[in-house]
Amino acid sequence: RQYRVVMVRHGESEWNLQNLFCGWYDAKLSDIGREEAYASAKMLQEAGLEFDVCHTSLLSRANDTLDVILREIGQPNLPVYKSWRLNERHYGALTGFNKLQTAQKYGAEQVQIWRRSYDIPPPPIEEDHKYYSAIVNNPKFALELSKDQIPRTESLKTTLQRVIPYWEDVIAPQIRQGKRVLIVTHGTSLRGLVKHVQEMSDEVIVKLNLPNAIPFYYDLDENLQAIDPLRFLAD
Ligand SMILES: CC(=O)Oc1ccccc1S(=O)(=O)Nc1cc2c(c(O)c1O)C(=O)c1ccccc1C2=O
Repeated sequence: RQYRVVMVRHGESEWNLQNLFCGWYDAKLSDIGREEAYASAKMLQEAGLEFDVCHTSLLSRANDTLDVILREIGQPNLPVYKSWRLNERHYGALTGFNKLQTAQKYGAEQVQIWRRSYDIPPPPIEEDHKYYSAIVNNPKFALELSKDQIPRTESLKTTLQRVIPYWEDVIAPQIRQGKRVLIVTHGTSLRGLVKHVQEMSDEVIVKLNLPNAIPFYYDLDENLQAIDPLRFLAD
């Protein structure tokens, strides 16, 4: 193998617990989520994995998962890169909705269409939405984005279109320099990275659901393409 990259989806958030669309809302890790983060650190330690640099989003559930991991693997001072580009997909007006509310408001058929679609975004979040202000006024996003640059909704396609350039422009050069990279982020942004290095079809990637806080890794060839399909660290 030429290179290895390790990826982890954040631990369960308080909104995952209630099966709410979370997206860009900054939900915290649940108690279970913190336990999961701790367990993922132990899996990384068991596997003897060490890192030179790590990447995460601007959302607390990923940042806090990473903090637990770095502390537990004994690398608390690892350089950390944070970017909006690794944020979870933005679910627009569906933010904060559960399954029932979504079906009640938009109908089961529309849900099925959205669920399977690659480039149909949910309706945008509007100013009168309960969570509009919490998202648009989040000071963490202001580090990189002006208010009108903050998306109001995202399709899977537009999400991948902002994730992949981050891989190409920031992460890939570090891997080519021989840096051991850890990425702790979200389900949909990870799907973007998986699709990019493993050449997955749109149909398959739409169905891929990554478990919370189970690290997985790729061995990459000289073109940073996966030599084998993703492998989870058995716990
Ligand atoms: C497992 C679960 O309860 O998922 C939820 C959670 C909240 C609302 C709806 C559901 S659901 O049961 O209809 N399943 C469900 C529903 C959806 C999605 C999805 O991946 C999914 O699994 C999407 O990706 C998705 C993406 C963009 C707009 C709507 C949906 C959507 O409506």
